[in-house]
Amino acid sequence: MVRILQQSHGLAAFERAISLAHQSKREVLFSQVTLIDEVDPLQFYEAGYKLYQGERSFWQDRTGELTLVGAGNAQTFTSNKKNERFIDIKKQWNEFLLEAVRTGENHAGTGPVAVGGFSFDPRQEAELEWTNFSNGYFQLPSFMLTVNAKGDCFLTSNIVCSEFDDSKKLWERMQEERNQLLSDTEESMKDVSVIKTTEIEPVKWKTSLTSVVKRLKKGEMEKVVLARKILVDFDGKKRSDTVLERLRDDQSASFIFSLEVLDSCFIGATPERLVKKSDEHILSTCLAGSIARGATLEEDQHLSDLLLNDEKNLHEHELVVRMITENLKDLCREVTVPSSPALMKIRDIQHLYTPVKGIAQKGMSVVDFVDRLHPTPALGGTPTHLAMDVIQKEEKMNRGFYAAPVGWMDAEGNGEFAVAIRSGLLHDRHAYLYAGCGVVKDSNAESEYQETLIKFRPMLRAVGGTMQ
Ligand SMILES: C=C(O[C@@H]1C=C(C(=O)O)C=C[C@H]1O)C(=O)O
Repeated sequence: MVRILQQSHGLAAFERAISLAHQSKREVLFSQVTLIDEVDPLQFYEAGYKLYQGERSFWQDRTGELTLVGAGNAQTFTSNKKNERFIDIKKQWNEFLLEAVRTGENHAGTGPVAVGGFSFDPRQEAELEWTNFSNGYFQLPSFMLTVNAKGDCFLTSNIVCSEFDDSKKLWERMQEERNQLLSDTEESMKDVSVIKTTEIEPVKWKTSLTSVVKRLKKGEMEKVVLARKILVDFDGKKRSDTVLERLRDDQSASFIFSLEVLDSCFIGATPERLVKKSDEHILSTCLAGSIARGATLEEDQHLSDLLLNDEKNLHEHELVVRMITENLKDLCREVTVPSSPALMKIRDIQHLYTPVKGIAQKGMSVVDFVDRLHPTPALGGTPTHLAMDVIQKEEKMNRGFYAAPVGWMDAEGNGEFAVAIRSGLLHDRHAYLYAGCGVVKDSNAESEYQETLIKFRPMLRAVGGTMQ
């Protein structure tokens, strides 16, 4: 049983929320933060399986500063708007919070926090595997664990009060559910086996890439990112818990996330930050240009040197830096960008990496930055609108939430969004995995194909899929 170490005066605040709901005849959020015993985030996630399967979320940032685990949906926010999905979600979130009653200490990533994401391109037709997801989908967890850099653990309990609620009954129910969640330890999970792993139309993908290279050579566009899909079939439903465990062991230098929606789960370990907002501080990341890791230190260093001096990769990278910098300049007072890229090395691959920082203008939310930055040329291309059309026509699949923003936002408009690459969708007895690469006029279909094989590796390992 995880102990509650410090309890705020919850009941009085809760009764205030109920009476506000009665007076205004509107729903009012009650959100309570308590300090709890140290708990392993994955254990908390697993404990939520019985009661909240299909309503759990996980987020661990790549610096280890913040882990969030959500169990149960106090409220969901969805948008199916095509052009205004970001602003629609932001508006719903802000309106929902107008009369919220909050109690307990306020720490970063505690209190009302919504976890979720957006689709890559809302114009794409929903393919079967993505039907549970809207163009914007966020969950406000009923119970959320927050672990900060010091290892302090907080539990936020969120409950939506309405004019029809009886305060005593609702309060007791919340306490009961919370105690059950904190005392539940899941017995060991039975894992399923992989039946087969199938690449979807790899030959057609290479042909398509070659035809796009021809158009790039003619100067129609500068860059297009093309992605493809691998299907893994299991002999039963794959649980996201087992995949998260593997990702956490293997990919600690990445953002690790999961988002359960009914019987689907979007899950991954991405190295790419889209944007982080903490008060006025903005941090974005340009990540584009890739090469394999070496088997020895010398070989790895040799590959790093090749990447840092390779014209094609530097060009791919520069397009991302340019776009992100220009857009941040519109939304920030100061923008700082290093003059040349550094390397980001993760387990299977190394990338060119440029962090871009800024000081946000007043009144901005992290979602305003997401709206402005997505899709960057790291996942779309240059110019954006042409590249998006080529992606839609050539890929012949729906990216869903792959390559799109996933993350969290709080009541103050702070939060962080990653670009959901190195990811996949668990649905039914299948995992759909996605990977892509930046294509420029000097690209070659076979080497880009090989690059996607490297990018599939973390998720393939995590779900247990095998490729010959
Ligand atoms: C498209 C992906 O990765 C993107 C493409 C990269 C490249 O082409 O060099 C590097 C990092 C990401 O911005 C992916 O992993 O699926």
